[in-house]
Amino acid sequence: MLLRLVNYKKTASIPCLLLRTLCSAGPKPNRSTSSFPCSTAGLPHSFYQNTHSQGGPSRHPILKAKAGSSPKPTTSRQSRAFSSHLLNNPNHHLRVALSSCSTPLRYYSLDPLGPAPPLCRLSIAVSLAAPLNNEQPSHSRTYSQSANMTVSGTFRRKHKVAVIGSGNWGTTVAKLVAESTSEHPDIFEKDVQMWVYEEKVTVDGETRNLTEVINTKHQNTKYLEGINLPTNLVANPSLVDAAKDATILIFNLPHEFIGNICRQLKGNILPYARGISCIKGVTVTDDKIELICEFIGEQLEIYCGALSGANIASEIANENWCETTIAYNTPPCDRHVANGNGHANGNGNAALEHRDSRGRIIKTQLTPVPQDYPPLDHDVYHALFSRPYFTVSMVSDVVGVSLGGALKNIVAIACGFVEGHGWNMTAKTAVMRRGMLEIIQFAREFYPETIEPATLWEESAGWGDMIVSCTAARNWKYSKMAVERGVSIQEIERTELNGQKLQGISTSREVSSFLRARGVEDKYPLFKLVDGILDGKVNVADIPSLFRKA
Ligand SMILES: NC(=O)C1=CN([C@@H]2O[C@H](COP(=O)(O)OP(=O)(O)OC[C@H]3O[C@@H](n4cnc5c(N)ncnc54)[C@H](O)[C@@H]3O)[C@@H](O)[C@H]2O)C=CC1
Ligand SMILES: O=C(CO)COP(=O)(O)O
Repeated sequence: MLLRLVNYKKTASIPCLLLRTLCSAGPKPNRSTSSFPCSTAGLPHSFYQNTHSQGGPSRHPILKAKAGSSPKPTTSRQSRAFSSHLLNNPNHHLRVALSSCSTPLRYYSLDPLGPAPPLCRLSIAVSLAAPLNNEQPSHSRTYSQSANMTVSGTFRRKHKVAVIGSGNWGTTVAKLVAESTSEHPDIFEKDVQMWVYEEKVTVDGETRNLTEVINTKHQNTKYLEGINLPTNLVANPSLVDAAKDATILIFNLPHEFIGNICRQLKGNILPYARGISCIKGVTVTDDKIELICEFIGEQLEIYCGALSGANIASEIANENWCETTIAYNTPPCDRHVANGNGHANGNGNAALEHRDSRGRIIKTQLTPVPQDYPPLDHDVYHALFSRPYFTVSMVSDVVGVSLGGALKNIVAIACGFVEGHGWNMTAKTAVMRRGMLEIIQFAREFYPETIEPATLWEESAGWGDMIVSCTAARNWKYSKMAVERGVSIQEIERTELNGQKLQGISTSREVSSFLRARGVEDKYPLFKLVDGILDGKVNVADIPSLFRKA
């Protein structure tokens, strides 16, 4: 069973517990109490996996819960205090009592295509019970919460997912989402289309189309060698056909190709499609800079969020655990609050207004995702991208996630130069520190309206990505190799990467031209320095002196 939370917040562990309790409450939960260790309280999304294994997902609808206001509402501050107490006292147990429920839960085991059942009202009390060692809890509090629940699992349609791009990361992300769509047949169509930039590859001495190899051998032998792909991942050489009828488009290709891709897709996708960009880069034209996800959104007249984190494709493809961050600002027109009348809350144009990362109302009038699809919000994206080996953190700060992912590539190149020159970890740390300051400064200078610098400090898309990129990723590795061999990094990209791309080269160029056009390049000495080295105007050995001027 998959449960969904409306108005879900990171701190809302009590509603999660409440829902967990419902899962284990059995078919007739008119009076039920459950108890489980507090350590589960801080893991809001864990219930997905836990509940998912209980019963066939295709037989179970999605429940939507919204905290109500009676009989005794729990404020988010109380909820946070309570959660934090629980996390600090792992030996305490929680008691969660479902005191009333207007309809037995068995009622919800409906045919997904059947009629929607009516609103159901629940009252839940959450309290601390005796700790495991029988001490009295130091804070004995009772929190009550009631919830309106509607069954919204009777969606007539499921989301269709298409991945645009099939390189090293593109194929890895396609693999993991195809695994998820198989696991959540109640939300997603099983087959995932992956658009492949067609090329010839040689396999077992035979020259074949890459798409044909992927669809028969279930491996992307060129960009992700040795990794078995799910059979429900379908490689498609036609961009328009791959994206046809997809409600979720995942963009994952080197950023220099996205303009051309959008031109081809424009007018050929569902008007209510939504996107997630896994691309690390920015779009620069003259003195204008755009986040890739917003560029995509503008071009295709849809909303597009961003995924970024400390993610090395080959490690994730081998199912080595890591984490990532997804920034998604659910458009107001897609916020289907469970009001029981089958319509989204809000009215008229106000409900359709959506603001961009600069706080401006976007020009495009978005077409809402129809109500017969599961609402496209944080929970659905979490279900789509989460794997046991891929932990997803959902945020709303599109700027922090996008700029963290794009600009760290410039810093990674600087670190490769430093190490190639013969300096070591301490020098690289200085470069990383300086780099992060410039990223934050950049975000504050050009996106002051919405940047949340905490994203860069706290999320995988910030410092996490910086560290992995400067110690293990391609931009670092191959810029180091370039200095060691005394050749240009472009030359190394041509000869060593078998078609893969180093995003840091073009990002450095684009960001520097943007800063120059604005007359502020001197405020970003590290970015300027990397651009100078790439141009051959500055020597790597000059790094410390330029640094001192910062
Ligand atoms: N590889 C990694 O570990 C990670 C990469 N990323 C980001 O993901 C994005 C995609 O990177 P990868 O999948 O690694 O790509 P990649 O570096 O493997 O790039 C090659 C891809 O570009 C395609 N391509 C070549 N010419 C093209 C053209 N004219 N039009 C369209 N596509 C063309 C190739 O077919 C291939 O799929 C990048 O922005 C990268 O920064 C993010 C996290 C991890
Ligand atoms: O973004 C990445 C790590 O998080 C991958 O970076 P590279 O493109 O340098 O391999």
